[in-house]
Amino acid sequence: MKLTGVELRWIRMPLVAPFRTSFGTQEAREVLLLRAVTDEEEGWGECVAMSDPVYSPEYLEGCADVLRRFFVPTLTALDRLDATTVAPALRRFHGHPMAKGALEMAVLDAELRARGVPLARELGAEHEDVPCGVSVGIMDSIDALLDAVDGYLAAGYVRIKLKIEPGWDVEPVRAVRERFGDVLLQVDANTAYTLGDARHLARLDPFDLLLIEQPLPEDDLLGHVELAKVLATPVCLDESITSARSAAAAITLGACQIVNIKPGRVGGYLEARRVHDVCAAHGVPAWCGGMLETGLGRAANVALAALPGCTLPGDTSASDRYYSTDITEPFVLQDGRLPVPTGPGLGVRPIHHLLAEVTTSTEWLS
Ligand SMILES: CC(=O)N[C@@H](Cc1ccc2ccccc2c1)C(=O)O
Ligand SMILES: [Mg+2]
Repeated sequence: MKLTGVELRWIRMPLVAPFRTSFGTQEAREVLLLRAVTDEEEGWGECVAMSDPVYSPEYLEGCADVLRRFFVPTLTALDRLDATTVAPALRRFHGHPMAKGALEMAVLDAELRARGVPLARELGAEHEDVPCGVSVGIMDSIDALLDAVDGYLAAGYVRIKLKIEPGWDVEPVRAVRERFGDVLLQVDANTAYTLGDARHLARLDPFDLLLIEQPLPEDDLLGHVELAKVLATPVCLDESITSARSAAAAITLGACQIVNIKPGRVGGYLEARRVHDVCAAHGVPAWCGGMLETGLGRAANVALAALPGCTLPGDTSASDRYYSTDITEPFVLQDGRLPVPTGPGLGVRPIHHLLAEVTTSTEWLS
């Protein structure tokens, strides 16, 4: 294929409810979408970076800039490319996995559409639907939390993940355990603790959590090694895992016993497959994380979640967990599961008038 150019599209989607984590509260999701135009097909990519660099170093306008100045011109200069040539072509540029991953995703979608191959098949998915968990934000009160969890369990979610931070951890977990019994339950700290909190975090051990996700800063691998020695609850890493190589290092060091795989965080779906393979080779459970994607990223994440090594329910929630109207056909939970798209490429496309309603800006890069 030859890449003619890429349309950047800024969209803004209000959240159905504020989503609070240890790094702040989100009321709306600003997303940078990429439409890759090639000589054969078009493809869509979704950049999962937030507006502000509060989850990881990338942020939306920084991604637009690095795509505009470095990544898209590098690829349009190539006589031919396919998805497997994107990462090598961009390797001389350090970092920016979310921007790189979005561009690779758009090229991959175009390539697979041209070949008539579903992403799930390309990645090696083995299931036709996947069990879905849900991520529950920090709330104003325990009662509000219990109401939210009750609603998600009624909707069919098979696993509950609670966002925690210092001052909102043991009590919410205890309350959910006492009210909902042995529901599958895990927590996510988004780097909010330090190794000095180890004894406090050990107070979560009696509640039989599946895992505690990213308790310490993303660069504190050795801290997680020490923490994992004193916690009964398995440690899962998210922000720390930036590539298959970093997954191998974290697992070998004993920094984590479970891995949250996020394609945007590791540089794309092809690297996400490699992270999956590293976890499977080490017998380490993996699951597909979420970044409040639109139906485009959601379609690709569900395909990833259908890989054999994704043995725990992921944060592949239904569209209505975050948005009243998605830009694609909505993903609707059926008995706690989402169907893996079967069409070529992502298997979904934006619905033109819905995309127009949330579009705030576009820019053509070639
Ligand atoms: C589903 C889930 O918890 N995702 C991230 C955190 C997160 C939370 C809030 C977000 C708001 C806007 C964009 C990305 C976001 C990511 C996580 O697992 O750590
Ligand atoms: Mg996380």
